[in-house]
Amino acid sequence: MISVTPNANTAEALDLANLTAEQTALEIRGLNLHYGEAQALFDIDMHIPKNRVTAFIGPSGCGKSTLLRCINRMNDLVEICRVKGEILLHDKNIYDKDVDVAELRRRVGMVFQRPNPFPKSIYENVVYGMRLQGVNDRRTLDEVVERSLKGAALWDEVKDRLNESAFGLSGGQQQRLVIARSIAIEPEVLLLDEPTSALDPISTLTIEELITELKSKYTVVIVTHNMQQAARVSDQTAFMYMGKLIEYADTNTLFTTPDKKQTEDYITGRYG
Ligand SMILES: Nc1ncnc2c1ncn2[C@@H]1O[C@H](COP(=O)(O)OP(=O)(O)OP(=O)(O)O)[C@@H](O)[C@H]1O
Repeated sequence: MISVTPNANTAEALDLANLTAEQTALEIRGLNLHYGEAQALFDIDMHIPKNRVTAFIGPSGCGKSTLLRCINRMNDLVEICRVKGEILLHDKNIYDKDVDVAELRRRVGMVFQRPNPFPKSIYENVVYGMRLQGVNDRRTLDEVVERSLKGAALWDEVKDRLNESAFGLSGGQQQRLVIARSIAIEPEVLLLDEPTSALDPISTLTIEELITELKSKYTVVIVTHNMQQAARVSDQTAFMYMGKLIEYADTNTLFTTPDKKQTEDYITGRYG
């Protein structure tokens, strides 16, 4: 068994199979996904609770990123991808025909593995989404910049160089800038796809601390290769294997007393 450092910030375990509507941010129902002929997700059912951190773990190719990308319909961009099933966000299926995908992605923000700031100033990166919404009032934008950079634990480091290029920041700072850009438009859900895998250990720690703070305002879903990271930052963990959701439980339970043999084999390093 890996030794799990209990996360002091871990919220009390919830009964994940019986969440109330108030506790639920997202409900995934009967989700199946194909890339061409190859099936990548099989009958995924899960409730993702609000204002908590949910981690997806599992060996390479098990479908973690694919499942994450379903939650803001990023897979729509993959021509050969077909999705069946439902993902409910506030009781509305995000795959319904009348859903505005741009608006969905405003409500469900995403941060990728490699920091991807735009070739603009730090300030303009943060207000990018606001400008797209037609907000140009300087005072409003200034407030958004300060609030978002503080929310992303970056303000103190950049407040005197807001008009400098985002490319002058370190990798870890760039990733926090991307998080600031995501939270500037006040999403409900934040999807993080291996957000620290390109970062050094100190930046990783800073982002992990930030994730714990972010959950007070947002529902966070994180894909990580790093089991210790899942144990440190998440409240509940989903273990996936070959496109299937094998076990989903509160993080401490999953890492200390898993129910399924496959989960145990994975967390003890027998495969993956
Ligand atoms: N755009 C795509 N086109 C075709 N097949 C894809 C595409 N993206 C992913 N797949 C396939 O879907 C399966 C799941 O991939 P996915 O990237 O979701 O796994 P993962 O668990 O996130 O892996 P990793 O940890 O290596 O990132 C794999 O077999 C992969 O090859």
